[in-house]
Amino acid sequence: MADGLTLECVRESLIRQEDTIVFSLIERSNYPMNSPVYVEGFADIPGFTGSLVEYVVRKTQAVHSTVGRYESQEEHPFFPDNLLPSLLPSYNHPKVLHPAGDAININTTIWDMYFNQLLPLFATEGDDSNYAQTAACDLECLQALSRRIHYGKYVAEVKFKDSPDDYGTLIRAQDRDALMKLLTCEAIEEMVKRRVEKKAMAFGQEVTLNGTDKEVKYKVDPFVVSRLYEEWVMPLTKLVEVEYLLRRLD
Ligand SMILES: O=C(O)C(=O)C[C@]1(C(=O)O)C=C[C@@H](O)C=C1
Repeated sequence: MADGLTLECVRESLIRQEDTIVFSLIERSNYPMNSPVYVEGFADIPGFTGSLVEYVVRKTQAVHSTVGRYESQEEHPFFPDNLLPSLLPSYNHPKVLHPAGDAININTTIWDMYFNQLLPLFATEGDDSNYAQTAACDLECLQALSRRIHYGKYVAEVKFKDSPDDYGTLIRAQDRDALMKLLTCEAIEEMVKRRVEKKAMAFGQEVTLNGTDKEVKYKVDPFVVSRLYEEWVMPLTKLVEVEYLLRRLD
């Protein structure tokens, strides 16, 4: 994204990313829980002791690092220790964020939230042996959530540029609570929750040709999607915003 960032265009990006998140949850819901995917050592991969999903995420992100994915300030790896240097010339991504923000990566928290809180809410019990496909879907969900939540850095940058004096005072005082209060907009949060619920209804509706069906079924419970945003996505985005602002004058 070029400089000349506005709150409107940052919010537009967040709205587009809602589609990606809802679709990735719908894709994951095609498979049941498939719990062996999450059991350490289950896959019995030589030289590797973690779970199958960890293996897929580590390997995929290592490949992506060789083609420069993490040179973009919008991307955050789940296993930063596991990356390889890019084999391609630098893409010259515009660096619109303050460099001190590069150190902020809350993917450990996102990983924990996704597997321990969110997945049990929407994955049905069961095992259909599609372990690789399930892990690939988890990776898509994790990446979409991570990108959205870390986009808080861009939101914070715009808010800081729009009101440098108000934010500057609180940043110099390192007042975390006051920063959180200043950046929060409850009316927007309400709209986000209602919109993602509506998207889950629109995108996840089972379409039949039989017009007599009275009960509409959804692939992912729209209420779970709204709850995901209320309890985790927006609070974690705000956490990233605060962390970024605290470093903005470094
Ligand atoms: O749109 C904003 O102003 C944001 O800061 C983003 C966001 C969100 O995560 O959607 C977070 C905090 C605000 O209270 C409202 C919405």
